[in-house]
Amino acid sequence: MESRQAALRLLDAVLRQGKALDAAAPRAVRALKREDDKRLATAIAGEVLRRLPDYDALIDSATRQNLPHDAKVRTVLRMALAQTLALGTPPHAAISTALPLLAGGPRRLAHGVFGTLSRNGAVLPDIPTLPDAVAKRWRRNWGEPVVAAAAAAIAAPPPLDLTLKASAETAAWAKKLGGKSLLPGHVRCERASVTGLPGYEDGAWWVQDIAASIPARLMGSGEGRRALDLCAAPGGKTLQLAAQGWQVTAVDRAESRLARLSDNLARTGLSAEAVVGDALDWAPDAPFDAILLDAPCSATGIFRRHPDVLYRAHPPIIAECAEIQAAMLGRAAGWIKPGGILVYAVCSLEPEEGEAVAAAFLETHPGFAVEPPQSADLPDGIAPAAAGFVRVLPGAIADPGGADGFFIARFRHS
Ligand SMILES: C[S@@+](CC[C@H](N)C(=O)[O-])C[C@H]1O[C@@H](n2cnc3c(N)ncnc32)[C@H](O)[C@@H]1O
Repeated sequence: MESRQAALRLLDAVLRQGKALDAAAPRAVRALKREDDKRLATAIAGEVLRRLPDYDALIDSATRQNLPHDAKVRTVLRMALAQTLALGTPPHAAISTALPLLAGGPRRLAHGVFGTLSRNGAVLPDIPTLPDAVAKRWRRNWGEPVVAAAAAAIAAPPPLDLTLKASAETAAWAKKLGGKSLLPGHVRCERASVTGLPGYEDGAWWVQDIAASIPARLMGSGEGRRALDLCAAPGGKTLQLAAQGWQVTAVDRAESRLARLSDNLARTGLSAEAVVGDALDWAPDAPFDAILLDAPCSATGIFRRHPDVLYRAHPPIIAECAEIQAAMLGRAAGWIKPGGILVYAVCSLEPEEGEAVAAAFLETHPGFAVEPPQSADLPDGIAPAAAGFVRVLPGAIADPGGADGFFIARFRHS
């Protein structure tokens, strides 16, 4: 019962308060003593968010009048259905732990709806349904095949991608890990407990989606030159840059996330200077040879692992992110040496945060030009877009398990 209560608090934090599931989880599960219960609460909330429109369609099929979208009874039913249909809980256990959450409320209604659905053998559709507003927006921006690919991609958590410290040892690590490499320095494995995999203790690799590894690849080999990793924590790209031979300054405003970056450096034996700073007012003492700006964004590109973004990244938030991104990119442009490169990346599927920011930057910064990637920098199945940018959409490299949504642009300063 307590874990269901915690799951309810978590769903409320995401759906009503617009918080990220990961950020809300520690507080929502704080009262639970057992780790199992904490995991169960997060799993229930995560599964509800993964298939929310499908649970709602089932609930609506069993009620004469649709329950209000934000009614507690609807959320409790979503949770009971997620437990039965996705997490393998027997129906009687799912409903008997759900009903006490409605003390003093419409328990009979919940029992009736759940009973009807169980008796009728309710199942989830093979392909999940995306929230309407997101499907409409992505259909308008990218077309129906991308919406269909995104829906298919949310059905299950994605595979585990690792970035290797020693790119030259890719084949050996792919063999040791029982995985497949889609690019030098990358191995894709089945999902597993990360700490149990060979090479974790020695810091031979770190977890990073293949699309997220592209921005640092576009920075090339550092050969001891100075690079700024702006908005760097928890450091996936800092590690990559350090492994590629850059002398890295990693700046982020979140101290706790920078502490994770330092842990990651310690585990991998790589080095970088970690600096707490706000990209909107921090400034370096001297210009850099290259800058990577992995800007804060709506994060809609990581919807496969964080389906809560689909319910939080509303258009005003996307517009606000785009303003911050443009401001950060403009500041970073002033810190590049002549001839240096500036890579801009966001894990967003919104053109307002990607193509539009990059195009506006080029218009206002005539000293910069797009430098398209080489095909060797990209996995088979991802090609540079017409303008020379990289746009990774749902459906890209779908066969080996897909990739997160990303936008990446490389600019060279004249
Ligand atoms: C997309 S994440 C970075 C991921 C990171 N580059 C990596 O590869 O692990 C964006 C980061 O921007 C940071 N951030 C947000 N606003 C910031 C600001 N105004 N100044 C500096 N960092 C900021 C967040 O703390 C977050 O760590």
